[in-house]
Amino acid sequence: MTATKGLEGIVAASSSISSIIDGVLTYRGYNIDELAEKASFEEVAYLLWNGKLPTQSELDALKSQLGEAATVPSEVIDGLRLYPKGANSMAALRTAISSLALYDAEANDPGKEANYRKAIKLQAQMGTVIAAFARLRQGQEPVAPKSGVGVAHNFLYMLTGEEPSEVAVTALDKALVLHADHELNASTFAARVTVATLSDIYSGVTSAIGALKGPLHGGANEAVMVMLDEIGTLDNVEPYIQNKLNNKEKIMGFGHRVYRTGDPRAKHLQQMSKNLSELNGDSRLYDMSVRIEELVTGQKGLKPNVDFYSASCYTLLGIPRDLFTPIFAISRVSGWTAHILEQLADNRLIRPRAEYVGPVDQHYVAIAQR
Ligand SMILES: CC(=O)SCCNC(=O)CCNC(=O)[C@H](O)C(C)(C)COP(=O)(O)OP(=O)(O)OC[C@H]1O[C@@H](n2cnc3c(N)ncnc32)[C@H](O)[C@@H]1OP(=O)(O)O
Ligand SMILES: O=C([O-])CC(=O)C(=O)O
Repeated sequence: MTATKGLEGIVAASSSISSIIDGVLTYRGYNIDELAEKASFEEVAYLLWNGKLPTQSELDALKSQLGEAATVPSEVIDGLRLYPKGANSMAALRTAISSLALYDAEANDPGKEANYRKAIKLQAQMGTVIAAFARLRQGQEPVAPKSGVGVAHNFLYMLTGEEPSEVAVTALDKALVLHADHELNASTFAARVTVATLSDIYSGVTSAIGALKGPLHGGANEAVMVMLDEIGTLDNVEPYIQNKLNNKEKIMGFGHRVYRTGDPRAKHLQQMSKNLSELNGDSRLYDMSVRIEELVTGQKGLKPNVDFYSASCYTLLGIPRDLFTPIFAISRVSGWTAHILEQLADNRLIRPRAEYVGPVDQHYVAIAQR
């Protein structure tokens, strides 16, 4: 038995949710480029869960279900009040989402319909929890979710307490479409492994949030913004990046396990970053990002991934950088729950083997003789 480090190239599940073939990403067979231009996030969530685009009445029904489910139990909000103000936002999200299960009477109901309802609840409540956490830590009261608006609109509204601009809603909605699913990425795999033991959907999503938090995965979008903040000016890009490359340090937001010729989502986020810069009349972050890309691609051949330009986009939308990875979770919970439903529909325990490389033929030595 020989291990493949990081399971690179190992096919560990069959799935009909999303595919990456020859560098092309599709959700249920629809090219991400087309969905990014034409679909709303709610249409995409429906597509991931049901395998088909919704009709108008199916979409209206989903939107009203999401609206009704967006209110988080007061006990969970009261729990958020007790978190330290400086708590890591992904740790706070992981804890709060786990606690939602305590107040859901059907949390442990394994039925297909109950799990679908829970997928909608988790989708609806993710943004409410993040916005409430972000406000409470600043000494502000949470803002109750609105009905009749989409997930992106509702999140921005609950975060600021003000009606978001159409530009901001459209940009965030597109970012949510682009982040919704990505085959067997680490957090989705974690979710599938967890529910394959026949544990519940909240446990699966809690595992996934834990995996997304890491800077080699979803946490990279925040790490990109830390880097941009450290660099500060266009003039400083070259010495900063050169120094990192000379020291063989990783440049966050570049590289990918699966894509070798570039992440198809990055170009949409780059364009969004450019557009938002023009609208804001401030191209500093965009110009710095483009220069970083020139240097890293030029010297290492590495291309930006989904996390690279999303950092400047979210900052240009006025979002604090430690909410970037939670926003990723608002989108990806659609994919996580779709994969959980798929896993449970044809379940088998996920239990690979390990190649043993430790000592052999050891014999117990009494403690006094060690
Ligand atoms: C939503 C997402 O999860 S997208 C990914 C987000 N993560 C990041 O942006 C973090 C930065 N990128 C990385 O760490 C990696 O490219 C990963 C984690 C995405 C993929 O990792 P792996 O497939 O395991 O590649 P691995 O880390 O082994 O890198 C292979 C080689 O490329 C180099 N490399 C990979 N990414 C980078 C990078 N961002 N900067 C500099 N060098 C890099 C490695 O140092 C390594 O070089 P070596 O062979 O000389 O040692
Ligand atoms: O697929 C991966 O390994 C990481 C990624 O890009 C994602 O989850 O969107």
